[in-house]
Amino acid sequence: MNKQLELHSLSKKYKKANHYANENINLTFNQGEISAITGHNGAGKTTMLNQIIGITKPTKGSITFDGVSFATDSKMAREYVSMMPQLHAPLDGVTMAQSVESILKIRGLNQKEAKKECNKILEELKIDEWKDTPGQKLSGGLRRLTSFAMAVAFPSPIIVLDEPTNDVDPIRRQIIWKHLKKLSNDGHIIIVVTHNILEVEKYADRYILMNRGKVLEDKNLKEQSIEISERNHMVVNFINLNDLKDVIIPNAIKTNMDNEELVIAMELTNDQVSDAINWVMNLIRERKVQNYKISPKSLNETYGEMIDGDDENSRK
Ligand SMILES: Nc1ncnc2c1ncn2[C@@H]1O[C@H](COP(=O)(O)OP(=O)(O)OP(=O)(O)O)[C@@H](O)[C@H]1O
Repeated sequence: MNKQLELHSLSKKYKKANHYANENINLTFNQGEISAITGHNGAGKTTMLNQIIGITKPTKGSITFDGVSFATDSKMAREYVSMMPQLHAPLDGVTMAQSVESILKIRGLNQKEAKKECNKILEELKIDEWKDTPGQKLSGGLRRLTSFAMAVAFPSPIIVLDEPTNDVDPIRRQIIWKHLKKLSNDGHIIIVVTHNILEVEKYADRYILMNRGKVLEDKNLKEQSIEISERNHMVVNFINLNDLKDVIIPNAIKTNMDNEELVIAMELTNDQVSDAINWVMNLIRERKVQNYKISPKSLNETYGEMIDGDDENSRK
């Protein structure tokens, strides 16, 4: 049976704040799904994770999993949720292996089992050569990877991670995402806060965009990818202003003309691309156009368009 984590009308207003950090969030997270939460700084992402883990009490609303209310029973929240915090776990004076083993022992493993499981995850993350290095001597990326290992060494049904791949090298970023995929295939609910849209596009199943404490967009990423793969950007550089002003533009979803830069930018469906290319080739032959560029539209561009210029500073 699919157990769901359900957030209903979840809201948080911190003491003395003049606005809600998040407001009226309604989301259902499923087993076997990697949900990526994105949004500007201050959008309310970390607050939501802290509400799920039970360390921030909601002002309003409910959080339930398998009939258990996390909002009222934070002990159960800690039981069901593993969290990788945004800031590095406190590792000073403790080696990488000791940090991971301590979590495994808290979860009930004996010394021998804890050592074995710890070695397994450190080897998988390819960080075992630092296992006896004390926390204060680890680089930022290695501290974060240690923190990741602590969150997934004995995975709870729900795993929440706040920017897990920041400071991490490209090879180990891939290892992190592949490990999360494996956990989601095993039936865990995975919720990842990240600013890395390229990674979201590549690895997540679902994309939730938050803005000013609210959910602005909630998309199944497989459907989203299809939608995006049918969008193309075309930028055409004209040689002089009169030609640009007189030109008849082919069919496009959207067109922007920049008279100063002598540029026409168009958004095209796949079906509109060939007509647009014929059009621009003729203009090149007529020496009205200098060059052009066409590229598929990315999730990154879509994200930018949705919350363009809409950051925390503009919040009233
Ligand atoms: N402990 C706190 N006390 C008061 N206000 C807070 C507290 N924590 C967060 N806030 C405010 O709540 C809002 C949401 O913050 P939050 O940290 O949840 O956003 P975020 O999306 O995680 O941002 P970032 O991407 O920068 O981590 C912000 O306006 C922030 O200033």
